[in-house]
Amino acid sequence: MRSKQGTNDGPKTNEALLSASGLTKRFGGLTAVNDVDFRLPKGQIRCLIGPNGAGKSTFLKLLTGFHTPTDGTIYYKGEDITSSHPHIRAKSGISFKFQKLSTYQDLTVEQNLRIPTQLYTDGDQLDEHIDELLELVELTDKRSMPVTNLSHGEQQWLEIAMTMGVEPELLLLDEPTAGMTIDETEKTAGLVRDLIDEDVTVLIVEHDINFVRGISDMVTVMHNGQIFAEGSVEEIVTHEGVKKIYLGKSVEGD
Ligand SMILES: Nc1ncnc2c1ncn2[C@@H]1O[C@H](COP(=O)(O)OP(=O)(O)OP(=O)(O)O)[C@@H](O)[C@H]1O
Repeated sequence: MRSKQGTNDGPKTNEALLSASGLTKRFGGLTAVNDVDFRLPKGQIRCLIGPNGAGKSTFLKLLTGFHTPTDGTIYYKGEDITSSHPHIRAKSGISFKFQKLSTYQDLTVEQNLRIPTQLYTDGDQLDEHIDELLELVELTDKRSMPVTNLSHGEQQWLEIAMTMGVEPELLLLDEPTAGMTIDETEKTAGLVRDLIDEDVTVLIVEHDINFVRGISDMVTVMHNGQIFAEGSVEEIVTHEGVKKIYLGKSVEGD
């Protein structure tokens, strides 16, 4: 297993799409993210796991620009983006989905999908692009339905389609399977795997170890605001230190 400072060779390429150096976020006296060095190769699906309060969501919000770091630097495609606004990061290819649903409940599936997609797609290609996205998340037959009538899983898939509407190179997802049934979780794993065919690099904060097992090229474990371990799923689920930080709970799944 690689150490925190080790070289992170992705399965497809060694080129880092995103990296962070010494990234730190303090809220008053609490250090939520503590001196994190991180490297995400292009084309990889990386899952970020760790116990509650480990700093995962805060780390993701630093990468999106929704939190300003107390210290440290973030690079995207080799450029320092530490001070750039979330909107600028989105324009440069970083798309994100937070835990909280951000759809308009009274609008239809298609209307919601059009909102982000039309900003990034030429007018004459917009309809085709919307059709592709609906197909990708298997919501074609629900395109005219108000979002409020969708199941929880379907709403999450719509949001994933919305993040894809901006044609991202990097997708950051915070617990996309939260509240899903086992079947919905499995379908989400398939959907995320399909994204890689679209040449998207993905970083996912996730608690469901079966989901993590099914999709990860590599897993990063956070604990107390720091990167505690990094490795393949098998290395992580058999890691004694990782087992301990979950306070005896199994991370091996069923
Ligand atoms: N805006 C904030 N103001 C103050 N403290 C915060 C803020 N956001 C997060 N924290 C604190 O930072 C620490 C890390 O929180 P964070 O949500 O990043 O953890 P997490 O690993 O995502 O947890 P979970 O798995 O439960 O979502 C926690 O102690 C949390 O209470």
